Amino acid sequence: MGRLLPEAFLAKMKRMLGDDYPAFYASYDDPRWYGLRVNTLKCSNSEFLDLTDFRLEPIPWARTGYYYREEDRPGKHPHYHAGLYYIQEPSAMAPVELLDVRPGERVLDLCAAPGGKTTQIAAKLAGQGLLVMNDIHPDRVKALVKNIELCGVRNAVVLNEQPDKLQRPFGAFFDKILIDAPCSGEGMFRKEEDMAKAWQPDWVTKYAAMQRELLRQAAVMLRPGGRMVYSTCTFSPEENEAMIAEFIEAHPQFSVRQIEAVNGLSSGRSEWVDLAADLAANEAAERVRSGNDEREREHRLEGSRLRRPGNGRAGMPASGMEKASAAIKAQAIVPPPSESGSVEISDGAKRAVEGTARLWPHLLRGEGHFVAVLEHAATPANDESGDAGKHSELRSETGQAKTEVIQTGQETRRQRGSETALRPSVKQRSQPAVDMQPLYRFMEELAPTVQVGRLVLYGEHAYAAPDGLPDLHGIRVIRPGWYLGSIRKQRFEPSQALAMGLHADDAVRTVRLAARDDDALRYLKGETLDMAGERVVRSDESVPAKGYCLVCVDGYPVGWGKWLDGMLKNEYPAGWRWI
Ligand SMILES: C[S@@+](CC[C@H](N)C(=O)[O-])C[C@H]1O[C@@H](n2cnc3c(N)ncnc32)[C@H](O)[C@@H]1O
Repeated sequence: MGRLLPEAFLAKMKRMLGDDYPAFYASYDDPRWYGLRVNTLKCSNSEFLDLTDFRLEPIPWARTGYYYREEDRPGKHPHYHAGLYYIQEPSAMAPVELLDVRPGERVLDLCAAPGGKTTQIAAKLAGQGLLVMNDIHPDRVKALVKNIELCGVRNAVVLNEQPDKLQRPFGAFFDKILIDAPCSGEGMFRKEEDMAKAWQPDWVTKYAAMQRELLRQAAVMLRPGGRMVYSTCTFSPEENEAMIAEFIEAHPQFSVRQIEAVNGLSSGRSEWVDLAADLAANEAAERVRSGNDEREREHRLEGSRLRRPGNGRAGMPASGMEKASAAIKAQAIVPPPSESGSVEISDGAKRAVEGTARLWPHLLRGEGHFVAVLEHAATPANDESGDAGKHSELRSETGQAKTEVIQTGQETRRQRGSETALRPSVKQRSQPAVDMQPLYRFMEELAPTVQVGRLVLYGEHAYAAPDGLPDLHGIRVIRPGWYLGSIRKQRFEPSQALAMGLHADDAVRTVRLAARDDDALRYLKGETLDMAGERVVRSDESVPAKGYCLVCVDGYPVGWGKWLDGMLKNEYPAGWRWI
């Protein structure tokens, strides 16, 4: 595969790695490593190991991570549909391990989609505390929502917002923040050959500009004493060591916490900060040179077009206008030189990056990652946030179970369909317009021990909002909490997310299927099942067999069914089915 890699990339890696380069290059001919992470919101490591037939080996840097063999195909297994694990590239599991999330904390995942690391954070929170997930890309947010539902995450809010807009509600709010930054993706080349083909040397500069902004924006939202992890899946020092050195230089209230170089992890290298400056300068010179060439080429092209009669508007040919506008757009994300790489970096900041970590594909069994752990000083020294501490009292703002209902006004046009945007524009804490009784009745009858806490209604959709959330007025909220279902015409329809957030023992009426039985597969394919009433498991005899049942595979919920007269009607959503 090495020969498919861009030459400019290889030349850069050679300069960076020196004697290590041959081993790095040779790693492209090694097989890929496949990983899954046990979802401890559903089951413990040992419960999963007892249940599964996959041949697994522990991933040394991730407590719940395992290598699997490609032929075991865990993406095609009923246990995947039960959310018992998440398929995740092994080195991508390191950043969240280093974020050191504890149950009860407030955590922000700023670039969360499609959800690998965020579901790992959710598992570490163990259902306690608050997880705010954000991503700027609307389509990727849809995948994120599906993944958190599959994993049974209950205490998360999903946003689709520009990070700088989050600073108003969330100034100095979070205990932990993850910035799994968009990057030039050089660590993905072995996994996705198309990435290697598409890669351009100037991606590094463009992504570095975004990363610089994301770090700056995130820093404002971390509480004094909090911890932030910055990670990428790329190798370029401009996006890694140099980015962190520059951040530390500009934010004296932060320090780099040393990551131990164990389990195959290597330390970041201070000399790569200077190398990055050199590479950035070369890249900028190259850009100017190719820009000049391009302008000259266009100039000649336009000249020849303009000489032809009837071509172009107002003397400018259409293609020239399009190219000009594309060039302007491209420039918009390249920062001016004073903001990129030309900041004077002190020796102290350079030395600090030796505390960061590299996961190299030639030194461990993973595709590659960079991780930096950044800690905010415990006192708000040199604090940038005008809102520091403003929301700390919100931690205890808890509504009584099933009593405090926040309704927002009418459903917006964009809201229809489960993954579309919700705008919390109007809030009323009095007299809900939608009668909540059908929801209360359903929960009391089917899952009487489950406390859903503070309810939020968007139109007819009901959510259980996590505690401690500040006012999100003006923020694009995709999910204000655990989606419970909808109330239409005095009837409650439970959501798939509700089923996935429950445990089998929560429900008084269940149908228990085994992964190896045909019925499990038929259910996951959306088929109606013939089923004698005795197969409906009821918590006691007073519970009728008729009605909604929580369908479980090997004891773990996969969705809803409705039992009536010897049949289990399938309520498994079309978009989730086994194909
Ligand atoms: C490396 S991916 C994140 C992967 C994710 N953490 C996971 O583990 O599944 C980077 C993400 O950043 C998002 N992104 C890019 N620019 C952003 C911005 N300015 N603010 C928030 N998210 C952004 C992209 O849409 C992309 O989903």
